[in-house]
Amino acid sequence: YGPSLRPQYVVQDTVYYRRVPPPTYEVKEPAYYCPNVAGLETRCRPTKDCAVWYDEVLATPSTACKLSDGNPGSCCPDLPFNFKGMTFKEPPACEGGVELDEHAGCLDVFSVNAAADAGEFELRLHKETAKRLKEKNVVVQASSPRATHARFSNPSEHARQVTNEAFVGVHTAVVLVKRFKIKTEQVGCALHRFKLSDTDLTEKCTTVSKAHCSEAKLNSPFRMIDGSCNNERHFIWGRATTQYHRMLASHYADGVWSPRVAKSGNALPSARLVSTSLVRDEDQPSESTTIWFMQYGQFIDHDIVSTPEMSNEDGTPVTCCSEDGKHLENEDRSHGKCLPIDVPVNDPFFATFGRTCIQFVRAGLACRTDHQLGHAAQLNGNTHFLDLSLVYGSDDKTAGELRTNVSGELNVTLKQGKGSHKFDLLPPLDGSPLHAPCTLPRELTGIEPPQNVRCFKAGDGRPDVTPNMATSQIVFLREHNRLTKELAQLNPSWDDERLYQEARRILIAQAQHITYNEWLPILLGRSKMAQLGLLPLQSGFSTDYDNHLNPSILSEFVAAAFRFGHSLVQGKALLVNEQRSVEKDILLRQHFFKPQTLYTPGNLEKYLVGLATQPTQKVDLSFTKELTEHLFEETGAGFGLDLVALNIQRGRDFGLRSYNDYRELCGVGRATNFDGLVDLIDPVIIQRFKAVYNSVDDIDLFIGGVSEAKAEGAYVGPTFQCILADQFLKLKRGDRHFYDLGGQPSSFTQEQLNEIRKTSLARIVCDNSQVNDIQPMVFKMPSTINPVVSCQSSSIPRMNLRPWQEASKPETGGYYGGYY
Ligand code: HEM
Ligand SMILES: [Ca+2]
Repeated sequence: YGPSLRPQYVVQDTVYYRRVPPPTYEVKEPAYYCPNVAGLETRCRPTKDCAVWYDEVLATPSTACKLSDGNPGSCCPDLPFNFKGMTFKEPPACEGGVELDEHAGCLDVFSVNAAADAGEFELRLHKETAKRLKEKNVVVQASSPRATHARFSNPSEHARQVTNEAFVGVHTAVVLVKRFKIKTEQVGCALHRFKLSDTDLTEKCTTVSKAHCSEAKLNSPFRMIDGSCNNERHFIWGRATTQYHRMLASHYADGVWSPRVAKSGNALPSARLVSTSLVRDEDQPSESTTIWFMQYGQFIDHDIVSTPEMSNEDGTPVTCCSEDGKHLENEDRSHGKCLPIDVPVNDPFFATFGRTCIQFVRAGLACRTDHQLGHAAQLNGNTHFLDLSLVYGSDDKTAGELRTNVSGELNVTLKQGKGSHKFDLLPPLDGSPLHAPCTLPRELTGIEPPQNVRCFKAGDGRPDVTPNMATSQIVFLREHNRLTKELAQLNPSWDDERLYQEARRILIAQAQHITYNEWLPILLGRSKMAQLGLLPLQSGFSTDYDNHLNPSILSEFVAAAFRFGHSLVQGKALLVNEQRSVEKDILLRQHFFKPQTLYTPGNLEKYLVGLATQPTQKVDLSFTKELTEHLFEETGAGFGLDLVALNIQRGRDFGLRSYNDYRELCGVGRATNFDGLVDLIDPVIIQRFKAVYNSVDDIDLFIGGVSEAKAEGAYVGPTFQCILADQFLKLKRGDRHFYDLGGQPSSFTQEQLNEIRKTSLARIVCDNSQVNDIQPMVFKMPSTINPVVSCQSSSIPRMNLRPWQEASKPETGGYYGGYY
C-alpha cells in the first residue's frame, strides 16, 4: 500500500474500525496463520470478500490460505468502518440571488399561454417537416451506422409520447425567452414560477402529475416493473420514462435547450475535432483488472439508463446528414431534432471518405418532475433503479412478453433438449426493415448466413450490441430460470407469479451485491467507499434508506461520467478455452448487433473465459478505433461513427456545464487557466487542450474527466469518482427495496440476506454455463489472485435457497391479497 494510506488506516485503527462478527460463512477457526494486512488482523475467507483489500493483499506475502474445507481462500481484514457521507443536493430551479429584469419579472399567465400556442404550432410544423422529408426521400438508410445507432437509442411508444408533450413545454419556454428577451442566467427564475397546470398546458405531462399508487402496490414486497411506487410519497421517483436529474444547473446557450457555446460566445470546437485532437488508440492494458470489469459496467449501464433519441411521428428514425455524409439544408433539419457533428476538412479519417457531417440526433425530452416551465430535461427509458430492468423490462408490456407464464420462467431460445438451462440463449427479437441483418456476412464466415440466427430480445433494447454484452445478459437470464426451478422444488404450492416475483427479487439482490461488493471497490477505491458509506455490510441490516432522497440518474452521470467505460473497451473480444489459451479473436466492428457467434455451441463459454482472462484497458485518452472510427460500421463500408465525438456532443445536448465547474463542485478546485489543470492532467495533454479549446472553461466534462490522473485506489480520476460515487450512493440510499435493508416491505430475513451475501459473479458464471474452472473474483486477472479453482469448490461460495422454503413475508404484502 502507498504511504498515503498509512495515517488513515493504520494509526487510527482503533478509532475507525468496528469489529464485525463473521456470521456469513461457517468457517471454523482456520488452522492457518494469516498475516496482518495493512497493519490489520486478517482472517481466511472466500477471495471475493477481499475485493476492497485487493492491492494490500497482493502486496503482502503469504495471504493465500485454506478455507476450513481445504479450499483456497485469501487472508484479509474485515471491511473498514463505513462513514455516512452526504449526497449532493439538486440545484434549485431558481438559484438564490438572481434579480429579474423588469420585463422578465412581469411575465404572466397570458403571455405563457400565448407562447404555449406557439409551442403547439411548432410541434405541428415539425410533423409537416417530417412528412415532407419522407416525400423527398431524406430518410435513414437501412444498415447504415445511423440506422444501427437509432436501434441502440430506440424510443418506446410511451417515450415518444412523453417527448412530444415535453417538447411543447420546451418550445413554450424557448418562445418566452425570445419574446421577452430573458437573459440566460435569469431563465430559471423567470420561468419556474409557472406550473404547467396553471396554464393551457394542463393536459400535458399528466403521467407525472397524476401518478397514483394503491396501498397494495406500496406494501408489495415486490418492485413494480416500471420502478414506480418505490418512494411512498413521490410515486414517480425512479420510474421509467421520467427525467434525469442534475448535480449542477444546466448550461444551455439560451437557458432552455440550445447547446452550450464557448465562454467567448463563439461556437465550441466541433466534437469530432476535440476527439481527434485529444484521443489516441494506444494499448494501455490494466495489470490487474479483467475485461469483465468493462462488461459488467455496460451491464449496469443498460440496467439504469437508456436515453431514447427523438424520432419521427411514426417512430421512424431521423436523419441529420445526407446519405453521402454532407450537411442537410437548413430547412431539412428545421424540426430541431438534429445536432450534427462537423467533420473538419482535414480530418485524418472521415475526410478521406469525403464525409463532412456525422449523424447526431438529440435526446428525447422528459416531462419535468416539478411540473414547471424551465430548461429542457432528458428522458430515461429504463427504470433508474438497479433492479435488473435489462433482464425483466421497464414496462409491463415488455415484461409480459419476456415471460413464459409457466413456473415463473423467462422465455429462452432453447439450444438443447429440455432440462438443462445451461444451453439456453435469449429469446428472438422480431425483425424490422431498418435493422441490419443479425447474421454475419458470408465473406467473414465462409458460410451462408444461417436461417435460425436471430437478434435477441431482453428487458433492455441493446443486448446485441456486442457478443460479450449478450453473453452477460444470457448468464443472468439463465440464473433467473435456475432460481425458479429450485424454488419450485422447494415450494410446490407457489404459482407462476409467485415464483417469478421471488426469483426476480433474489436475482436483483444478487446483482446489487455483486455491484457493491466486487465491482464498485475497483471503480471507486476503498477509501472513497468507506468515506461515503458505500461498502456493503458483512452482516445485519442497513439503516441507510432515506425517503427524502431522489434516486434518479443524474445527467452528469449518464452523459459523461459513466461513459468512462468506453475507455476500457478492447478492440477485439477473445474466445478463450479453459486452458486459458486464446482460440480466436473477433473485431468489434464486424460484430455490432450481430450475435451469430453465440449460436455456436461452446462459444458462450469461451466468451466467459475470455472476459475473465483478457485485461481491460485503462481509463485515459486512449480509445480503440473500433469505437472512434468504426462504431456500428456497415459491412465493408470502411467507416462508422465516433463514440468519443458522440459522448462530447451528448454532453452539450444535455446542457452539461464545463469540466471546470465539476472540478469545483467536487472539491478538486477550479483551474483559472489551462496550466492550472496540471494537478491532475499531464502537461502534454494540457498542450493538446490549449490547441483545441479557447478557454479552460470550455472543456467538455467527458473529455476532461477521462484525462485526469487516477484518484487513490480508484479506476478513474477524482472528478468522475465524485460523480460516480454520488450516483451509486443515491441508488443505494434512495431505493426502498435495496437488498440489505431490514424492515421494509421487501426485506429479506437475516438468514436469506446472509445467503445472498455469498453471491459472486464467478458463481453466477459457474452455475449458468459449462465453464468448470474460473477464478473466484472474475474482475481480477487470474494470475494475480488465488488460483483458478473448480466451480465445485467452496472457494466460490454458493447461495443456498433453503431459507426461501418458508414464505418470505406473507403478512406484509398487498401482493398476497391479490394485487396481481
Ligand atoms: C463495446 C462496448 C460499448 C459500445 C459499443 C458502446 C456504445 C455506446 C453508444 C453507441 C452509446 C450512445 C452514444 C450517444 O449517442 O450518446 C453509448 C452510451 C453509453 N455508454 Fe456505451 N458502449 C460500450 C461500452 C460501455 C461501457 C463499458 C460502459 C460503462 C461502463 C458504457 C456506458 C455508457 C453510458 C452510461 C451511455 C449513455 C447511455 C444512455 O444514455 O442511454 N458503455 N454507448
Ligand atoms: Ca433499472
